[in-house]
Amino acid sequence: MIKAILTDIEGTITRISFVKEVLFPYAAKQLPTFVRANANKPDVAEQISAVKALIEKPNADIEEVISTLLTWIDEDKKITPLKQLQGLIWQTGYEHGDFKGHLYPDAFDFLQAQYNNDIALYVYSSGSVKAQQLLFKYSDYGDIRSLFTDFFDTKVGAKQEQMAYNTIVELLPFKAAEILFLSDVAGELDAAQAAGLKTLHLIRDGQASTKAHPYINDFSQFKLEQLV
Ligand SMILES: CSCCC(=O)C(=O)COP(=O)(O)O
Ligand SMILES: [Mg+2]
Repeated sequence: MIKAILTDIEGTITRISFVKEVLFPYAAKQLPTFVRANANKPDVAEQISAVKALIEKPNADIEEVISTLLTWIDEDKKITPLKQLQGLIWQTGYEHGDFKGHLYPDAFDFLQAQYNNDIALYVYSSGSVKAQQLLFKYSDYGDIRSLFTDFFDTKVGAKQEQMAYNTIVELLPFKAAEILFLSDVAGELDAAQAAGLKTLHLIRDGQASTKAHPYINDFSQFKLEQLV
């Protein structure tokens, strides 16, 4: 029996183009100024140090760090310090009303229905917890953060690694088999399944994909019986 749902964001409940054509370009444009201006603030300094450690250049200057981060944005790298910085930068965009957090209408209806049905909702995205909460605070449907019990990002591990799901299960008051993981990425579903979670693949907007997991094209097709 499913008692909890753990959902991905991009491609699952949010259109990929919102992330790739709105959020990422905004972060890329603001990042150089933001990092230069805030380099000494603890939450930014921590990410700068993490970038230097990852590129194994402890003496890299700020411009090299910025150029590394911009390359990672271009390559859609899900690297924790980049994702943490993006969350900090998007805050201004949301607060200024430059964009709202996009959710597919069927996803919003689905999440609300599950919440009303006492299914606990959790989020696991490569976007930082801050970025997740901003998207839900400034969503097309208003502030919907209260639908979710908790939020996880790559601080628990990478999304295609089984260990990350083991860690999440240890943190939740449910058995792995009572949790349904939703994602648009087969590798993430494989990792969740290896950890014992139930899986459901969202294959939206005509995306080509393998069909190794139960799948739907949108949440109007959701049926509990299709989950094995
Ligand atoms: C949390 S909103 C920003 C989404 C993002 O930065 C991202 O990398 C999306 O990854 P996901 O794991 O949700 O597919
Ligand atoms: Mg996704």
